[in-house]
Amino acid sequence: MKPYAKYIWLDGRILKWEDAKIHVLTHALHYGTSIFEGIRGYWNGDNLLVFRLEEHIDRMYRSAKILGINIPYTREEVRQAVLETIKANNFREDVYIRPVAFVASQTVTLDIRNLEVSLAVIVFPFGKYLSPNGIKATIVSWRRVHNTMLPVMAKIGGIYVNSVLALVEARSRGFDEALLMDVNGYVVEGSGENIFIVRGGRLFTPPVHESILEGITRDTVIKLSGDVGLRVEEKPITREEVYTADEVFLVGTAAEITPVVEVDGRTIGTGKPGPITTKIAELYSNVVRGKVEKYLNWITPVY
Ligand SMILES: CCC[C@H](NCc1c(COP(=O)(O)O)cnc(C)c1O)C(=O)O
Repeated sequence: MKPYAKYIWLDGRILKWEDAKIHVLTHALHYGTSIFEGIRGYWNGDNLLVFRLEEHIDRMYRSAKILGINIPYTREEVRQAVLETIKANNFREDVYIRPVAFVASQTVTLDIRNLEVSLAVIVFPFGKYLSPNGIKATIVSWRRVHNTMLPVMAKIGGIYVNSVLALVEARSRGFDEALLMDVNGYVVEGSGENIFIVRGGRLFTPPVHESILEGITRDTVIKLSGDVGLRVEEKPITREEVYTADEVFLVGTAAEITPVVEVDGRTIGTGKPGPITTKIAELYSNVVRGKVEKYLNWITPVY
């Protein structure tokens, strides 16, 4: 397999891609005991701008606390590791940044309290994750894990089997993305995104206590909504509200702002990206590339 990058940061060292290896008895490989982040860096022609790096690092530490592992580096060391990894590879294009902290001890015990934790940072070139012109989604049979069963507010590796099963079901049925209901039948998330709907000129998204990841892009859209003359209302969303929405869009670091133009064969609105979705997507694209003065505090330039 062709490496996606020359260098990777692992436990304080910049290693060549082919040398960044772990043992097959690594705890996280067996039990999903890792926490990770997905962060984007945008090339704006003369610098690479990491978007909301601080918020992602903060969530990493929240995820670690929820799982009960200790990241053996300070926030500043993690921040520097991200910037160093990008610089070591001298990336001058859009990139995806994947920090992952994982239980590294070679043991099969389930008691992780005194086990070692490693940190890796992998960065690679990354373009569009889903089509910005609109995707077709389906509500899958796998439910979103309820937060009384697994702490879905944390980005824990093992929980992503839920997302894998959902996306594979959707794709094998010819759809681009999965929408998941929670145990109560509300539509709560995509396999890797938060969901927003527009109905009657109002913008809705499920509340954080509805078994969703506390998305940073979700937070960005909530903060940007005022700029497009709307206020986001947080409420559980039913299947029927999705089907009869004027607009539906999915948001995430990878997905950015992705319009959903069809759900289970029902056309959403005109079947094209709606006006509010388009306005938010355009504003988001300008914000992440450092073109909107008032949001420059969300940008970390690399070079
Ligand atoms: C495979 C996971 C990819 C990852 N998904 C992010 C993600 C989001 C959106 O969160 P944020 O806006 O903070 O990114 C919501 N919900 C889930 C289940 C996610 O995996 C991403 O990088 O977008």
